[in-house]
Amino acid sequence: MNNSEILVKVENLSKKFCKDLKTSLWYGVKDLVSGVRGSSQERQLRPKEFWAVKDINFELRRGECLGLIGHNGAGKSTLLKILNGLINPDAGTVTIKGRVGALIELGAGFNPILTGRENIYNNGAILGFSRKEIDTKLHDIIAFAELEEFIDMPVQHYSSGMKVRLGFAVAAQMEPDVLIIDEVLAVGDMSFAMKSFNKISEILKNTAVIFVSHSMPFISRICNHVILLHKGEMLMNTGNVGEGIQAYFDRQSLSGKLNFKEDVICLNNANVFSGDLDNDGYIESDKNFKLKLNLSSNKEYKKVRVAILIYNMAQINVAILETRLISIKAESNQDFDFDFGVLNLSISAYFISVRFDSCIDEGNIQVLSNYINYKEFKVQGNDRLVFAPFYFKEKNDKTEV
Ligand SMILES: Nc1ncnc2c1ncn2[C@@H]1O[C@H](COP(=O)(O)OP(=O)(O)OP(=O)(O)O)[C@@H](O)[C@H]1O
Repeated sequence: MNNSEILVKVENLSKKFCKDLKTSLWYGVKDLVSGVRGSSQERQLRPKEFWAVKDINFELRRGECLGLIGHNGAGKSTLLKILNGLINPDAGTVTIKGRVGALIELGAGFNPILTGRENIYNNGAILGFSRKEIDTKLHDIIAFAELEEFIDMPVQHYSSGMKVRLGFAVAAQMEPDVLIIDEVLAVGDMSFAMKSFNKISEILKNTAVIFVSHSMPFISRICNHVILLHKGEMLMNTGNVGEGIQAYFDRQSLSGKLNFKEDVICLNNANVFSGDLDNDGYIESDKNFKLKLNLSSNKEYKKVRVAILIYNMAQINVAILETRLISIKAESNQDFDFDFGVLNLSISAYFISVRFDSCIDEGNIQVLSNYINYKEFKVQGNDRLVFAPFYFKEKNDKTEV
């Protein structure tokens, strides 16, 4: 088996849709009548049309797992549907070598009135397997999907997770050359997702995988290549998965500061910096994480602990920093300075939430105020872009070659 064999080749692929159903039907009739397919008009937009996928080019080899990422409406599912032959492109070509296993829409490819077992035979037949071949795989498919008890129940009575289990088990156990998986995997529970990732790693040496997800932890876990789509266009095609994920996050706006109980302790301002205050909002990866808070309150509060919760762009809480106990005077604006040392956060953007806890009574800590996603800051430095919260390098100057 040639590991670097190209299994998927996509050339100048474009697909347009129409925003309005009536107009779309009208264009459909016109195209049929004029036999427009193949003419130069396929590359032009008519009123109310837009490109869902525009001029996409890439190649995928056996052993590669491509993560297709992009925000809502970027064109990911449309591209997958073209690759799987469910819809025709308006321009460009797709060349796929070998058998394609796909898990695209929840329940798609299953006949709801047939049982799980009957659907396995149907799907296997569509993929080109004989009844005998499916017989030999049946046990493994049912066991992988953990559906022994329910395999003779009509699929229409399956839960969403059960449909995903069956769909993935069929697609992955049939030894496809190309495996296409849409967001659906996120519907299953985490233990099934992990089991699926292990299966993908296992078959990857013989397969090319295309995986769509909004979960960047999932993408970073299994993909060794990333394509970032935006409004149908390919913004990035990279083997540096961390870089691709960062570019995805750079296009994401996470607004939505939330303040709870803000009348208790007012957080008027927060500065996050490394060197001096002029560099507010920026932390050098190898320098101290410093924080200056400006606070006020109507009442005096003694023994207040400030908890700083750092969230990454996927909104995962990557660190909690707690301060010494402070006292807040009534009716005055006070500045407090904190230094948490070097945090070794990897290069990316982060948010802080700031929570004030009353610690008068050790066993009974009360939340006084909670400011969620109060401020964004960026970690910068010369190090590599990685999708992991922390990045460390060995402290050793000697290079062994
Ligand atoms: N059959 C269709 N008719 C008209 N427009 C469509 C059709 N299918 C998709 N679109 C449009 O094409 C664009 C791309 O949709 P697509 O489903 O490919 O995006 P996506 O990247 O998968 O998004 P999401 O992350 O929300 O699933 C969207 O603007 C969508 O409304």
